[in-house]
Amino acid sequence: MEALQIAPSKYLAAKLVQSSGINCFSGVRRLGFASLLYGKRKHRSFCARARSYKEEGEFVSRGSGNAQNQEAEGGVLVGAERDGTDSVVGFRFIPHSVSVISDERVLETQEAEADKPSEEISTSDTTPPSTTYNVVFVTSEAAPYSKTGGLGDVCGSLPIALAARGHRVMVVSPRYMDGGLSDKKFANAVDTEKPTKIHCFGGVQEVGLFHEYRAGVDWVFVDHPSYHRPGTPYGDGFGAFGDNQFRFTLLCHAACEAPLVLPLGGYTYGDECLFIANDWHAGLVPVLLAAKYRPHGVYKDARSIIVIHNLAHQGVEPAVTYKNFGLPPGWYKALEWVFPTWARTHALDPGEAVNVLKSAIVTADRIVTVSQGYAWEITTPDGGYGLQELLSSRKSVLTGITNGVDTDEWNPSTDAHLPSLYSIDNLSGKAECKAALQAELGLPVRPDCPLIGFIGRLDYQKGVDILLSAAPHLMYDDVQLVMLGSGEKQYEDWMRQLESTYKDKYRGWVGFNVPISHRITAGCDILVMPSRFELCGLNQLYAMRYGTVPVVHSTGGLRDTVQTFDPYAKEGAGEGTGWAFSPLTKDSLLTALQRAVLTCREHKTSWEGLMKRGMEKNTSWDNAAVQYEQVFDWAFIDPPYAG
Ligand SMILES: Nc1ncnc2c1ncn2[C@@H]1O[C@H](COP(=O)(O)OP(=O)(O)O[C@H]2O[C@H](CO)[C@@H](O)[C@H](O)[C@H]2O)[C@@H](O)[C@H]1O
Repeated sequence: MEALQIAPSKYLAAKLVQSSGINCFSGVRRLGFASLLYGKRKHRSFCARARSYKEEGEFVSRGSGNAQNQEAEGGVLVGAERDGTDSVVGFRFIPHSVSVISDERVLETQEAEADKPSEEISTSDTTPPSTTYNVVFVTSEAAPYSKTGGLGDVCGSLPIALAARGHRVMVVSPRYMDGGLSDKKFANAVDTEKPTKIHCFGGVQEVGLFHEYRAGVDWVFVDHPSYHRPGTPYGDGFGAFGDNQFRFTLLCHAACEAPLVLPLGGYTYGDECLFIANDWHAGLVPVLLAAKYRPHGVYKDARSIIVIHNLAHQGVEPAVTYKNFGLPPGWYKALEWVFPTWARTHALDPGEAVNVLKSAIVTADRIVTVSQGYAWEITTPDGGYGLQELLSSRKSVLTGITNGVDTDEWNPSTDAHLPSLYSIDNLSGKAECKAALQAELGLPVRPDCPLIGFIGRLDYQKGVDILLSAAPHLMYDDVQLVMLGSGEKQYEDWMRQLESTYKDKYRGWVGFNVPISHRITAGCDILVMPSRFELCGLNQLYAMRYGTVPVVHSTGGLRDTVQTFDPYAKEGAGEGTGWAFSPLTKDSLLTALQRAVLTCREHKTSWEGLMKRGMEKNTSWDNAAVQYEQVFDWAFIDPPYAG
């Protein structure tokens, strides 16, 4: 089959004319012709997806046109999207093995689904989606290209899971170049030669758009000199970068342009997209759709979802910076944020600020948090970080979906970072991983000594202070403790001090190191997570897959995913996958850890039961992807936010 042909987009050009005077659409003018290379590659991908639906039958596509279908050799061209002069500007090819259902059928489905409560979604459904969408993730990090924590994991995995289910998925994130080895991760991304002009911060910025097609997903990297510097995506040894508002404003503008200007696979994503904005860095996207594009007829059928991974960071800056965002003056209210009196710096401080995450919560069509427990917590004064009233007022569109695990990356039977592989049927490799880890850390190699691990950012959220203050008490017991993390210097110093005091029992590894994080996850008996708040938490999910028993503070996603061990349940067979303790104090942490250590050391059968129940849990992204699809359907039921 030849590559699909495409006409120049007069459709979008017409919209450009409507929006004359608004420079932000300059990139649309360059919307081009089919790329032979992209076309062939993309066509293969759609065929592969369609084949996977051969058995199940029907679906419709939403996105690059679903207006008209036409017969083609071996299949159907779905949804020829036409402009005012009847030129086809986009379509997709579905082989005959798959039939296409009508829009009425979609509406019926949506009406039926609308009656369901939004907070809880059944996870048992693994059938293919009835509707496929053009999904655009916008994120400050996506593994393996960039990762400082769980956000990178989620944005590196969920898009692939959604693409595998038939959606057309693009991920837009910055092309970070720090001059080191990690730059190689972007080596396969090619310049699309569609430089895009962005009007913000009182001037015009030109960004490049690089592209790599991998694992069924279009990875689009925004290139700009402000992303080329040493450090993490957010800062360096001197703290957070002072121009982060600028850097992530660029990202959001570029992400809104990319679906319109990039003919990926031969045709653009078009403007009936579903944007998934992650955390504050992408929070401007829903506002841009409503304020910059929709008034000019572009993205009038698009929808947006804000996914909250971390409410503690909201992108708050002084009110005078509003003019930097490149938004019309009338939209200030969407970003307006007034600090309570007690939080102001001095008596004359009016407390006026702009808050990017708040604006996304106001203007997005749906809100998702990464666990059901956290979806509730953020509507309370304890968990809402000042946004609880706003979030409560939007409860009807707020859904909690627990993150999944990338089962290719986190699989003890294939993990390339491990010295020995193992599975639920043969756990002997886990003992070898433990011995190898003890040796690697320079700890006594002792199979009988319970080994406890911690992995995570060294900051207040992760409760590192509680763990470090409990450590000397824990050291009275015959245990070993290893901590891997980077973050606040005071905690790094505290770890170094503990290591010099407890040479045979404690190791603190300061830094960010993915291979060692895998080896700790596999080699430890127990993984401890005393997080003050945790939207979802991924390490406890990884630990359970690796037969490592989690001991967690009972909060947010940790409470949702770890069930406390009950040795008497099921006629003595036992139940539960770990320990979830509360309140978060040194004493209750020590009590939970001591119970876990005792069970590990003296009740081998119970311990094996705990390990196996954790390993059996289905925490794959497929579950979460199905739940996201439900939210997509709901998002398209209501009209988009219009201000
Ligand atoms: N020093 C180090 N070396 C190597 N790897 C390290 C590391 N420190 C952390 N990691 C890795 O970073 C990830 C951390 O994920 P988490 O979900 O635990 O936390 P995070 O707070 O970043 O994410 C936020 O977003 C995620 C995703 O939604 C939510 O699960 C979470 O609750 C929320 O706080 C894991 O993959 C972990 O292994």
